[in-house]
Amino acid sequence: MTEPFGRRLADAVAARGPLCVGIDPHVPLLERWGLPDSPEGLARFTDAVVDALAGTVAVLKPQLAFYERHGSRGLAVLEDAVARARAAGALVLLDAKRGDIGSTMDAYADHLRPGHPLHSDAMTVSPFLGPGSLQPAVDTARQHGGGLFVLARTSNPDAGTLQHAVVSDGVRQRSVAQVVVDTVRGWNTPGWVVGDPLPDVAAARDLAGRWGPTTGSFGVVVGATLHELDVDLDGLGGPVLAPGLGAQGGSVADLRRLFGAGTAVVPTVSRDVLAAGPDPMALRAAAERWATELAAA
Ligand SMILES: O=C(O)c1cc(=O)[nH]c(=O)n1[C@@H]1O[C@H](COP(=O)(O)O)[C@@H](O)[C@H]1O
Repeated sequence: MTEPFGRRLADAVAARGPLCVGIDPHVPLLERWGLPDSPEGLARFTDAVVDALAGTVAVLKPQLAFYERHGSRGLAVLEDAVARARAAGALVLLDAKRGDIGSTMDAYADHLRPGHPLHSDAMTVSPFLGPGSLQPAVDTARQHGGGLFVLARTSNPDAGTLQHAVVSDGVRQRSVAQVVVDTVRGWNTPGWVVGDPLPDVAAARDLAGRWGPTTGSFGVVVGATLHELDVDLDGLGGPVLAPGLGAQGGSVADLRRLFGAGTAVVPTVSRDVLAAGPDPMALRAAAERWATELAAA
């Protein structure tokens, strides 16, 4: 039986530090590397990143969109990369941002099942259809030791248009982002099921304290670009994926400003590291610079 994702993540972070590097082969980067925008170019880019980094960073996060745009040949490139990255000891977080009604969500969650051609350690999901719609993914993750990162406060400038919207459950009013965070806190709390009252923060914090901050397998996405942390992450019991560093303007100082010491943050960087390629030494040095800065913070 595979260890739960949260524990595997905690081990990987202890051994390699918290940095996640995103694999985003977008066209300007391919051009910068002197590669064609084709499945061949995609393969050379992806192989170079995996070869340079899968043995040293805790998490690699391939962005599925860049592979899907090349059809089945693009997906074949990603299948190979996911398997090789995992074999080299990196956890693979598939950036899929899927979300749909339960039966379809069940199929998306197959990415976490052993035997799936893209079998990954964790995936990103979107809660727009309601927290309950993600339950099949939670069940699959629990069954196979996988993890989920749910979009809560994303890094894009107009994210607050929806995520700040205030909703009422008849008892209290919370932002949409807070409903997402509270739901994920529930998933990290044993025995809680959708429909139960959301767990009391103090009880969840107690559990999180007992298990260690990264033990939960369910995390949220909160951008490093936020002006202020406008969701309460207390007692989340799982990791926070923080994108938006480098190319989107976020910095390690922003991480320090936004997240306290008790939060298990997995900072993720794509373009700012990838722009250093294709030289593997330069890629490793770029990742190392972020890792060093994070360690100092
Ligand atoms: O889920 C994500 O990873 C994500 C969430 C978010 O709020 N903002 C965000 O930029 N991302 C992803 O993180 C990566 C950011 O890339 P860079 O801006 O190049 O570091 C892209 O693959 C985005 O899709």
